[in-house]
Amino acid sequence: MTSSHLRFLLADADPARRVLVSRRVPLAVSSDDTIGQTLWALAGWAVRAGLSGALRLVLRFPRTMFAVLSALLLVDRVGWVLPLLLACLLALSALVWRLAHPGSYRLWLGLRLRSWWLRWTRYSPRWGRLMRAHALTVKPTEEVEAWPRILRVRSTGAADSLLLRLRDGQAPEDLEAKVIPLAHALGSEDVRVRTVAPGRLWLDIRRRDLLAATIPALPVPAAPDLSRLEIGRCDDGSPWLLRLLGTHVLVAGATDAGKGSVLQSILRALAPLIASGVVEVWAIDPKGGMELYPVRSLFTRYADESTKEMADLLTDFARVTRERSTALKGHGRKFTPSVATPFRLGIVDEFAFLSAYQPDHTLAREVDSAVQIICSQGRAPGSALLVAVQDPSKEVVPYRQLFPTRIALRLDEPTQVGMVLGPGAWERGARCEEIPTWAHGTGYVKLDGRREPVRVRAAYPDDDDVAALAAGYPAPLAASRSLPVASSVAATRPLADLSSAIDGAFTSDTPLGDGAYLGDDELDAAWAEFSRDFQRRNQTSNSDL
Ligand SMILES: Nc1ncnc2c1ncn2[C@@H]1O[C@H](COP(=O)(O)OP(=O)(O)OP(=O)(O)O)[C@@H](O)[C@H]1O
Repeated sequence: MTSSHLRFLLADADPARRVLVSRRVPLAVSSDDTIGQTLWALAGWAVRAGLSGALRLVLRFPRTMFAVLSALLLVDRVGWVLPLLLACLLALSALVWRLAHPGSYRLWLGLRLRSWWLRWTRYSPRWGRLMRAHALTVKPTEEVEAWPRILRVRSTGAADSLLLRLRDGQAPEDLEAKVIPLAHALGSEDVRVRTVAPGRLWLDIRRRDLLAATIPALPVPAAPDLSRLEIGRCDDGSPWLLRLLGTHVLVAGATDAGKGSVLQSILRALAPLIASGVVEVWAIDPKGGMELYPVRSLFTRYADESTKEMADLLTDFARVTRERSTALKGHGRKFTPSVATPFRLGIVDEFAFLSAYQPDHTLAREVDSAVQIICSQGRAPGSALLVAVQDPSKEVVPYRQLFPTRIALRLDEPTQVGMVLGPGAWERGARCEEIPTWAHGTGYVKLDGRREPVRVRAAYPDDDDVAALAAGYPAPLAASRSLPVASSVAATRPLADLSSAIDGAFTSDTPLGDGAYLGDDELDAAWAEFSRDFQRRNQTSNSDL
């Protein structure tokens, strides 16, 4: 029997070239060869394949191979008993560690073991088949088929992440297009692609949703950082940090999406700075105070009734922004918030009431021009605008691009995702229309240095948290009405002194509520007095201006 007979026994023979070609055994055998020559060629191929396979294993998995080879060597030298005892001892120590210090065990050993185990049992064995089934392979040559290579597996318990190296001819978009079938194949609710470097990306496979449960109100920070305010959690469990300094924020979400919790969490994260006078908040609640009235004591100015009053507040905010801008001219471009030059945050809940849905077109134009002034000129002089909308369309917010930071909560349609987070965000996984109605406060954001949107959930300060915040951190100016302490004095004190002064002010006979809230006329008068006083006090020490 010659190899021409063999040819028909082995798959993928190529009769036209009269050679034996198989995808697994790329061996050319002429039909004139004898059986002996064919077997010899096959044996030579087997030895070469075995050696190169072993070398590849050692190079690709050096730690695992080192451990396996060491174990085999030990068994060879001393027999089975001692290595078995050693393995039992190690397992027992790990168990004791786990019981005694679960946190450190998990961090240093548990998760590493889990990642290693998953690589070898769950992902590596089926990876080639999975890639082929999802058409994620490339063929650099006729015989060779390649797919994204798993470089590392990391598991946090809630998610498995696979670091992949793309093959020539592949792009992150190829995997992004397959995330839904991949999620089904891997038994995950959500699979996402995260590019880290050219040709390298993480495939995040969610195993457990860390954002499924309501996140209780976060503790009020001792020293808030305006560049990193913690307002919730990202879906990998890390804190969701929001930058307010040098940006403007647009929060878009359908009705009941939980925009209120984003606003309340921001106020909570800012509270000590508000109470010390380093941050001033001017707030507008066109829904008659449904969201912001309970925390009105935190606001330097607040309006929730007449549209005129609200439009005036915004116009004033634009005016003070421009005035500060003029005053700061020539004093450097970096704004440093201080009691003398506080950072100003303007909040407008449900902005559409003031603009698109506003029947008085003159007022609507005033509002539009105020917003555009604040957004275009506010960054340098320390003014930021935080606007919440239900409908992010061009008709409602024609100048969306003036808001560098955008948060998309649950939305009605996929097209709205692009309106908020920019083109391609939906394709990269920001499926805001799929956020369940019960997952209030959940949404997607773009974070610095990340191409793909990140799923986040805002913490939820309940009514008691809101009431406690309003009582504990009133703005100096708002507090001054019921405070025996002059607001200007309070505002120049360190925070600790200020808090005790304020605590003392809100006794049972000076209830928080209307007593802590100033009407506009009173506020204007108080503001003028406050400013005069400040200028007098700080004219020598104000190094920021
Ligand atoms: N982060 C959150 N976690 C859990 N529940 C929340 C969260 N945010 C809001 N909720 C709940 O969801 C409901 C709707 O919240 P909210 O009023 O903030 O929505 P909204 O987007 O402002 O709606 P609308 O635009 O209609 O006022 C409320 O009952 C609130 O208790």
